[in-house]
Amino acid sequence: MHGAGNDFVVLDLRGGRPSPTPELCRALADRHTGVGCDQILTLEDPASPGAVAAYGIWNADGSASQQCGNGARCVAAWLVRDGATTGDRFALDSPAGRHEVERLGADRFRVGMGVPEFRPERIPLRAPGGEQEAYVAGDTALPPFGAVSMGNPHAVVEVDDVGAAPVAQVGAALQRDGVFPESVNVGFAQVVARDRVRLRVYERGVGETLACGSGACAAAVVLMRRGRVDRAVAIELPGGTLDIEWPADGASVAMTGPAAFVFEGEWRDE
Ligand SMILES: N[C@@H](CCC[C@H](N)C(=O)O)C(=O)O
Repeated sequence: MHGAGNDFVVLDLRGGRPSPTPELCRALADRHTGVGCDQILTLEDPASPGAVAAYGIWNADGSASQQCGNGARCVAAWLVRDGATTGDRFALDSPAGRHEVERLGADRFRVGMGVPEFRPERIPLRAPGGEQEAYVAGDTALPPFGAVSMGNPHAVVEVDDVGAAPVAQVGAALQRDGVFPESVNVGFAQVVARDRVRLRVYERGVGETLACGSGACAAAVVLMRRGRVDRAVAIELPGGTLDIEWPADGASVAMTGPAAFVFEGEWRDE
């Protein structure tokens, strides 16, 4: 499946089937010898009363994550197609907590992504504030960035021209730098208008992606707190556009976007 180009292998493990090992995740995600994907999503039995299902998230390098915005929409689309839910509003459990989901059309979903967390120790970020000045890490000059947890850690760098941004170089340097002890997803955001932002994301455990849902939320809330954009903003990623709303500080962020099926198959572990 994919959500705005962020692609997934979805494993239906409901009924108590075991989670994939990191080795299996890496094998599935390999774009030459496997299926190829940014993340593996595992569909699991619900963790909280009233939820339709739960899901787990593994990056292409086999590491686990807590949050995946594009993945949440794909899991929702799977469950609707499956008949696991017939209503247009339902709840899903992720490692980051419960998400309220609204189906807006055949392949379009709005997901409650939770309240952003700016306290450094909760991101986690080893720095006194969520806004960080420029500094040099090893041989790389790091630009100023804002930091936030959307359930997973994000750094947001504002740039004048996202097409020319040093995404891989600065993204990898920030991930290596010990300031984010659990590594970080790094977004490069260009404000085009008060309701429009262009974004590229260098993801933890993956590299540059075509889209990152939690990264779109992170960029939106960092820019909203700075007063750079309105409380509802279209985030244009290389693979598509996500609509992000954050009505007020302390409120939950809503993310709206597409979810698509690509193909189904059977993995033979030979
Ligand atoms: N693509 C995702 C985020 C996936 C997890 C991330 N790489 C991490 O390690 O936190 C999204 O759409 O949010």
